[in-house]
Amino acid sequence: MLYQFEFRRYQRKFAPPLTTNHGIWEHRNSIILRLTDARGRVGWGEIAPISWFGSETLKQALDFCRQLSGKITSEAIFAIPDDLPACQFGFESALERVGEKMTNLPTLTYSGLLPAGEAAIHVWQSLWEQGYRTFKWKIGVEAVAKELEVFNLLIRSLPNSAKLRLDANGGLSYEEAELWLETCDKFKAQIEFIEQPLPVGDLAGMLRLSECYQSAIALDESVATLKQLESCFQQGWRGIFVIKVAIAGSPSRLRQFCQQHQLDLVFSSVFETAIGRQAALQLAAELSPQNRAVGFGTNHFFAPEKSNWLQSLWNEF
Ligand SMILES: O=C(O)CCC(=O)C1=CC=C[C@@H](O)[C@@H]1C(=O)O
Ligand SMILES: [Mg+2]
Repeated sequence: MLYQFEFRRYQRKFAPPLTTNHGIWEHRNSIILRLTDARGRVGWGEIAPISWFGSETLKQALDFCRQLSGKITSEAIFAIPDDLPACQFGFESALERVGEKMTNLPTLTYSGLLPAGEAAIHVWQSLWEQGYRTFKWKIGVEAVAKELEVFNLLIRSLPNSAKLRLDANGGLSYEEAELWLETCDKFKAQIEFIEQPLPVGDLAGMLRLSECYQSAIALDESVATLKQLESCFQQGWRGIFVIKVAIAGSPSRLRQFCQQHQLDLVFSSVFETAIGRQAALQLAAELSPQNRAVGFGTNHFFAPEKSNWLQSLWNEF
């Protein structure tokens, strides 16, 4: 089946910029795409790469879109190479939605992302009032002694019923990870997990840590693409897998892998727009364990989107 294909670049400003161990992130750039079939039915998709996470770069995704010169078949969509996982997601989710109405989002429990550093102590309350009961805080940004100090203030200010996730983005040394896990073991009831404590290359270290401490460890950057997910599973990881659907690759192959194995999954945003989010959350609703909030409480990192943002994007050319 042949589809007409159009795409537009889209950019949103983080307000304030997002600080993680990877650095400071000022703008979220992605590609919005539209497939149209022979009967004029339309399907929208989003390509939202994060190259430092292991997906293709935005330039590689744009080059791929440009060389299609305005048309693509469903066979070609399922043949998009594995080194373009964000393109696989964007095109395949658009294909799945040709002619479909945007259905309302499934009811899920969301985790609210807190800003790194001390700001977290002043932000969690407004998210709590919006109904969040799970929060994620970035560590590995400032010196570990300073962050442990802030952690002690944060964990004591949170209600006992709140759950806290810590995300190091691979920025801790083995000793710092041990220090954090010892600390978390003292707050077992409130700490849900530590995400990617060690760099991607040190799966052995994270396997060892998961044997020595009670607090759970989640892999994120280590399992960013479906290929990496399968590899960590084959190397014995049975802890938590963070799934960033929009950069993992083909949604149908991801669904197949997750349904084949009983995995402990946490679905996570890549700061996509409502288009990518809709597709990612539909998969999360199918595959997310009941007891895991989805990491899509991120909209407050952007200025609110204009309701007609998609039309104005599409008509601006
Ligand atoms: O997972 C969440 O709760 C929100 C999304 C999130 O934390 C991230 C999205 C993309 C890149 C990173 O900054 C960060 C992460 O590492 O998980
Ligand atoms: Mg993470």
